[in-house]
Amino acid sequence: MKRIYLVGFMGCGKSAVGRRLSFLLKMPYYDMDKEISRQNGMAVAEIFDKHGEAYFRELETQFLQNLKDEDCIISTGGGVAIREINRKIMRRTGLVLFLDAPFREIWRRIHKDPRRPIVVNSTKEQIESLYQARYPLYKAAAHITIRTEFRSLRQITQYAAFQVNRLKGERKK
Ligand SMILES: Nc1ncnc2c1ncn2[C@@H]1O[C@H](COP(=O)(O)OP(=O)(O)O)[C@@H](O)[C@H]1O
Ligand SMILES: O=C(O)C1=C[C@@H](OP(=O)(O)O)[C@@H](O)[C@H](O)C1
Ligand SMILES: [Mg+2]
Repeated sequence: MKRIYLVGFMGCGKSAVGRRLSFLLKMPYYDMDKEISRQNGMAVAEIFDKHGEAYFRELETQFLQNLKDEDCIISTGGGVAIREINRKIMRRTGLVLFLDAPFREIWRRIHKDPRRPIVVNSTKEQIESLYQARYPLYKAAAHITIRTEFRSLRQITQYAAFQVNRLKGERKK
């Protein structure tokens, strides 16, 4: 097996599904935002404030480059799939799953969350344009797109596990 990466816009469920998937598949789990905050002793919002977004983007790429060689599940942050180098690393080292959720649902989930600096510093219109601009890049990063609308976290997790197991089976043939 290899790594499983979850990509998609803020609020699509990468962290929630990743954690559940790691229980279901019994694989180690890393949430990139949490790992980067831990390694730097600062919350993501604080890194943005003190060092700026460009610096945070470097930390994300470094995280991917320095990962130890193990089978694991990784919930990326919503900006990770935007850089070409990150997409290349993820596609080369694992299976990339895009959690596709409609903007109205995403907005409902994220608009009040103070932990997402991009949301705090932008209007709804700006976030929607960002969603539109990023959408094709999530598609480009992903091996598989999972449509999440009208599905519970449990259903999405089970579907993701089904896809992972199916591909594992195919590799053995
Ligand atoms: N399909 C879903 N059904 C219900 N709640 C969801 C679903 N997907 C995500 N959520 C909720 O939306 C919020 C944002 O999800 P999160 O996993 O933090 O997103 P991400 O890591 O992609 O930014 C969390 O409270 C999560 O439980
Ligand atoms: O979309 C983005 O640029 C970001 C998404 C966040 O992660 P989530 O997608 O888990 O919210 C976090 O990495 C940071 O606030 C930037
Ligand atoms: Mg997250």
